[in-house]
Amino acid sequence: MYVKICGLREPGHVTAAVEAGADAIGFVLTRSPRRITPELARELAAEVPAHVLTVAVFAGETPQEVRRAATESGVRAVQLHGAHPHEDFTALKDLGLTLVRAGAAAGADLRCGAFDEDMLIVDAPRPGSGEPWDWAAVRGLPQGRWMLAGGLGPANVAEAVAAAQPWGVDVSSGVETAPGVKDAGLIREFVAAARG
Ligand SMILES: O=C(O)c1ccccc1N[C@@H]1O[C@H](COP(=O)(O)O)[C@@H](O)[C@H]1O
Repeated sequence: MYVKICGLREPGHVTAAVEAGADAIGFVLTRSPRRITPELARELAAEVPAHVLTVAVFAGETPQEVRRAATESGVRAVQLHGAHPHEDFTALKDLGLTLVRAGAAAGADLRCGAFDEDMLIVDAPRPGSGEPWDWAAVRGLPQGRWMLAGGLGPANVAEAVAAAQPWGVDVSSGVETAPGVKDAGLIREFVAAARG
């Protein structure tokens, strides 16, 4: 089970996620209570070992804006949330980064790779809201390297995995004590429960 912890803002929480066994960690570079600057993302990413993927998260920015911020932050992957056209992914291909497409299930092409992306995230309608949704509704529909997200936490991730049978999971709100405030204990519990 591939596990991504998103919305990290502090070195201690980055360390907690890495030590807990996360496969990927996300830095939000778009409008959100979890937003950080590309400069801070670069500082945090510098401490992450090579086997953990560092991801910059965007929602609605132009490919030029994504390109600039991703380069400044030194991450190894970019995640585009929302209705980005195929051309936006094509425009970023030459960066050589892992490309992650993310959005709600309704109306989306659920084949990972359909937009030349490397990973797909199937999320709730409002990303980063912590709102659970009907995870079972997508069981058997997405194809390839796809992560389930939206309203997951230590207490429900095993149920969600059983319902949707994803390749991986992605969490932000569910490992926080308040919007944007991560908790190392919840991060550890989430990773263990996801793989349990
Ligand atoms: O985490 C955010 O604040 C965020 C903001 C804008 C776009 C994406 C964001 N994060 C992604 O949202 C889900 C997690 O949602 P939840 O809070 O666990 O319900 C995940 O895909 C994050 O990568």
